[in-house]
Amino acid sequence: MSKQAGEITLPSGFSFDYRHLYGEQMVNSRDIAAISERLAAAHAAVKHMRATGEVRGHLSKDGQPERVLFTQLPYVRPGNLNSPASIARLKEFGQSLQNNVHAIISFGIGGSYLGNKVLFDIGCGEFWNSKGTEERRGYPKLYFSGNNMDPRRTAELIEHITYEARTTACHGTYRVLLLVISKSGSTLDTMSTFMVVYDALKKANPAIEVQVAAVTDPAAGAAETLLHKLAVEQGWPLFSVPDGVGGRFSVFSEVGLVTAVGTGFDIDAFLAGARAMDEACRTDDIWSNPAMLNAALKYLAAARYGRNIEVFMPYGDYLKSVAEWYVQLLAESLGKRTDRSGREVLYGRTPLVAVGTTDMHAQTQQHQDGQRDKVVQFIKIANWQTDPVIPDAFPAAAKLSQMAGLRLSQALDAAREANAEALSQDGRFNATFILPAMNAYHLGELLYLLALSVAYEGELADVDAFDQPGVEAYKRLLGPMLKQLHGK
Ligand SMILES: O=P(O)(O)OC[C@H]1O[C@](O)(CO)[C@@H](O)[C@@H]1O
Repeated sequence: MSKQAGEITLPSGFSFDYRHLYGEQMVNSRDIAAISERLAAAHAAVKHMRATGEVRGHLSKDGQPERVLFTQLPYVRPGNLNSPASIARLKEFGQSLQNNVHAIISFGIGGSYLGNKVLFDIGCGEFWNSKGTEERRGYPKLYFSGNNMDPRRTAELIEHITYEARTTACHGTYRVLLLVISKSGSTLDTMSTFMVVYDALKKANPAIEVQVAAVTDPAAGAAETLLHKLAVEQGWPLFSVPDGVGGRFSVFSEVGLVTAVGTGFDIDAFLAGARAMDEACRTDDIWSNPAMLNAALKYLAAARYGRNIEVFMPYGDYLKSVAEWYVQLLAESLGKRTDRSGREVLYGRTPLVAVGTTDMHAQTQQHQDGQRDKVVQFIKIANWQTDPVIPDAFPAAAKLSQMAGLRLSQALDAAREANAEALSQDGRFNATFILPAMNAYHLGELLYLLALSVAYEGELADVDAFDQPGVEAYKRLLGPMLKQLHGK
């Protein structure tokens, strides 16, 4: 761990650069000093959560005290939620799909989708499904569904899979795995699209072999989920969203890992990165603890300076889904009407997705000249595995010739730095997470840092970061509306 003014760097090279968020005219040492007791209490509460799973005031959807266990997930130990046996079973499952199943369709929404999409984007990239089997090392193609109920896309997905079955030279049966992920086991979006696709593929001509695996709450008895019951009845392989792991923290559990093993993603490195971050965040020294510091700076930026919007702006296309994952994490964790004593506080920063450099040509105007209500959180990748040099393709065109010789990553990072500097020169808060490379390990560090940050901020703001009562309001209206539709 190294600390320079305005930066924390872990031994892996992962770094949090907060120079444009902390200093005079920004969040400053007086602000931090003013909440020092709360910071100490927040740290003690996070430590207690890690040791026992207890979080003061946290209740489940049914109003029962519920433990919070996501901090256990990076540690693969006998008896833990991720154990050597469960990880071995996951890997075997992944290998069983290799050179066997042609396509996986992963059904899920919210926490049962967003993290999986991140792992897919980082591990496989945009063109995975267009690659040949050899390039995919025999792993299946991977599609997502259930993250909406879009009639056109769902129909086109069925059409596409049946086309693939017709045209793929597979010397035999075309095999598809439908991976149904839902903690509650009955989410409308996930289950409706699953049934549409399941039914259509079962009836496809030529015949498609449809396999199903389910990921859901493993509870038995009265608490058994509909999906669990169905899986047991049908004999589908079952994986768990363990008790105490909410959807938005479940990327480190079998929810994220099961989709990941289907494409050969390095889940060991991913969990090792999360573990390293957890270890780095055990210190009570805020200047060495990236999660505590990130939470404190963002909390103070909102409370003292009105920065109530967080623009999450990675530089790189495949990181867009990280921003989308973060939107759910921040919105559901911290967007809360009341504090833990029931007082109305209407808390939470509004998260926004932006991608550099794309959104410098769309949103940056607003970030630079609009209301001073934002913190822009950048992500920089320090070393790109492949990094084309801009060629001098048209030497006669002087303006183009000036670009020549630079690597794309140099241009990309110069653009990020210019953006950060321009914002900062006008007193607009921003910070940067620097990942040495875009890989499973550093992704584990980043996602875990963000998850732990919201736990700290929940303590600082005294809100329950682990419930989501607001999403029940529309669900109470939707149920009767759907029933009425049956009568029409
Ligand atoms: O995994 P499930 O139970 O289908 O829920 C999906 C998502 O729906 C929510 O409950 C509400 O949007 C999220 O918290 C959750 O990630």
